[in-house]
Amino acid sequence: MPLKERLTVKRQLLMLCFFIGCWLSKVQANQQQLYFCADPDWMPYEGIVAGKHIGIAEDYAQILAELTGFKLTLKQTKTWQESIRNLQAGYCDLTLMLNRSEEREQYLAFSLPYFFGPNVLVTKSDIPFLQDLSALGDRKLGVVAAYRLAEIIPQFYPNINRVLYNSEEEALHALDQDEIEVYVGSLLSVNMRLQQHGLTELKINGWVAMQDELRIGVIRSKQYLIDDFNRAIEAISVRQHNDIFQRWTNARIVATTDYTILWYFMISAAIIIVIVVWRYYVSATVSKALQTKNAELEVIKEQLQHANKSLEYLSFHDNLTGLYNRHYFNSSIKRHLIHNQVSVGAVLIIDIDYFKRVNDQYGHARGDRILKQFSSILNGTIRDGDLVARWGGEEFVVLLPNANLTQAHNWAKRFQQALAEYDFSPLKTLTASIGISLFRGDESIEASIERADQQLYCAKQQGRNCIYIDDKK
Ligand SMILES: Nc1nc2c(ncn2[C@@H]2O[C@H](COP(=O)(O)OP(=O)(O)OP(=O)(O)O)[C@@H](O)[C@H]2O)c(=O)[nH]1
Repeated sequence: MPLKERLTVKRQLLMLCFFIGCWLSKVQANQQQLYFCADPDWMPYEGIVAGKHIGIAEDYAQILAELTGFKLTLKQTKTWQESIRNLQAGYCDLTLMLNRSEEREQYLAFSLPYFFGPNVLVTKSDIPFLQDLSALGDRKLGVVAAYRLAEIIPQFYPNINRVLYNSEEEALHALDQDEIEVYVGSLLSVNMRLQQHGLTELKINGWVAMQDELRIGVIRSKQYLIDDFNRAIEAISVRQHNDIFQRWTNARIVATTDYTILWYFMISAAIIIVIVVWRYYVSATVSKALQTKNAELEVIKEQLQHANKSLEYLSFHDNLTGLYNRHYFNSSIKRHLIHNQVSVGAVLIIDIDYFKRVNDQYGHARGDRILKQFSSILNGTIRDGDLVARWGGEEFVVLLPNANLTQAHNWAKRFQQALAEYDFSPLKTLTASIGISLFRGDESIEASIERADQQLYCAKQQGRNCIYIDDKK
């Protein structure tokens, strides 16, 4: 290959490498970097050995990193107290396994719990079985100061004689040395420590009602991450939970430990964990299904409301003119009057003159159009609070609240004037006859309409296009 071509190929290869490098660093930048603090001495839950995070929490960290896409990096500390201080100061973003407590909630937001374990009481071998913390009497109880138990035991058992220690190891040695009589801690870590330190004089000797519900704690300034973690927690399978649990609980048990009680604890713990995890799965599935059903119900509810509104509109309105119909007038007039605080007023019955001729001459469709035009003139002449309805065929009723006969008469004249001025072509003119009566609180509205109707009859008899008034009242 000539030198020039070789140089071109080389340059192209260099360009390709450059672009791949850019792409890789972009992918890395997209992966959010989070630093977590851990308890360096809480095996099998978690620990730090030669700068590496290990234990149950680390197994979960790997699954969570995969599910969330976050890059989780350990910020190394020497003690759990130091980790807590780092979280409070925001030097690390989160911690992977801890119980929720009021005090911790001040600086951490918590995910759903994802690992459950019992708390147990540890004593010397010669102490009889302890039912619960309530069975302690005045025995001295050792607790690790930075653990949640140290915070909540005084709330539930204010009389317990509590002695605080910096670490579980320190507390168990104090128990071994008879400085205290009972120690309370998490089953898994206590069990592992008894084996590792050969504390053969000590035994797990009682239950505590408060179990560990271990969650991820995220510092408040990054609490928006909780949703991502919760989604990831819900996606962890029962099998993954079981694998982790078994990997870290298959530790060898020393011969001096009481096998029966220990196995009893371990099997019970396994059952509790499986039940709790299963319950979470079922409730998550059920709540998702409920959410979907609720959303569907909301849609159906909206459709029904819409349909009801349409039905109500149709049942109260005349579909040709859009005016209220006789049904509305009959069923709602009393409510309308009460709602508008009306007790007196005028009723007008209006009937188009010789409408049959319009239909006969121009057809029913043209007749319909004229009815609509007539209705819009009616609507345009009334004021807010007045009521107009199509009473039947070419007959209409108008209610003028608080109007006296003179005012009603004036309105009727104005309306006839408006009719006269309107271009109803091809009709030359369109007129209407009107009967008026007053209504008062001492008479039903139906009776007032009846009297107005009689006046309309008179108007028709007298040649139409005129107004007749019932002035007896
Ligand atoms: N186009 C149309 N015509 C209707 C409608 N409702 C009633 N009519 C017609 O209105 C006419 C009423 O006729 P009549 O009761 O004899 O009254 P008129 O012809 O107006 O005569 P007078 O009321 O005595 O002046 C009938 O031909 C009905 O068919 C409707 O919704 N559309």
